[in-house]
Amino acid sequence: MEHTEVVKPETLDDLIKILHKIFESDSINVEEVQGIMEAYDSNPQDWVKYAKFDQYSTFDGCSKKSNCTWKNRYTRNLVDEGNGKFNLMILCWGEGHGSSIHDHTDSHCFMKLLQGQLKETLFEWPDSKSQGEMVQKSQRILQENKVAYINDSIGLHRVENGSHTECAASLHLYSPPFQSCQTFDQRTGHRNTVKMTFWSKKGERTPFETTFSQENN
Ligand SMILES: N[C@@H](CS(=O)O)C(=O)O
Ligand SMILES: [Fe+2]
Repeated sequence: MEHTEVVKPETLDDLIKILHKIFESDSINVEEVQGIMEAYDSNPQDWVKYAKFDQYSTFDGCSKKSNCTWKNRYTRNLVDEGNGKFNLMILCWGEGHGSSIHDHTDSHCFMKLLQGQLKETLFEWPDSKSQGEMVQKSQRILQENKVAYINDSIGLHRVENGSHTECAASLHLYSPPFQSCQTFDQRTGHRNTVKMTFWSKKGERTPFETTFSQENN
């Protein structure tokens, strides 16, 4: 396979195989990863088995308008451990779910919309000397199949499903993998370190763990 050529992954499994190949190399080409993730056309049949949520409904039930029953916070569901080079996961966002403002622990973060719409708001790192409202840099709506990229030098972000009627699902790739990050209070810039856990791994519920993200701002 030519390195510069973007092959089209037909399935999620196909995408995972290609990602394994790409990540054999020690240097990451952000455009290449973004391109290959974008080239995969989201097909719920490929990924619904990973899309677990924390209430008594199925993703199918949830995809019907006005029938979204994902409660509480978004769930993080591990799909693949990328031979130790990356973590690939599906995040399930119920109506109105959102993350706290957070960093990405010096990793690359790719985020592809599998279903629905998500709003991403970028923030500047707070000035450690002064307290006060955090500075918002930009905001965008991510559409289905599009891939956003962020790392700590770009800034911090918050992701939200603003819809009152529909769930959203996103595919996240983090390299290298990380298990904790910092969250920030929008009004003061104060930070907290939080442990990030998985709601499920490879389609199996992982009990006794709670999902990252708290109700702090
Ligand atoms: N980075 C967050 C999701 S997001 O809001 O970008 C996480 O891994 O839980
Ligand atoms: Fe994030």
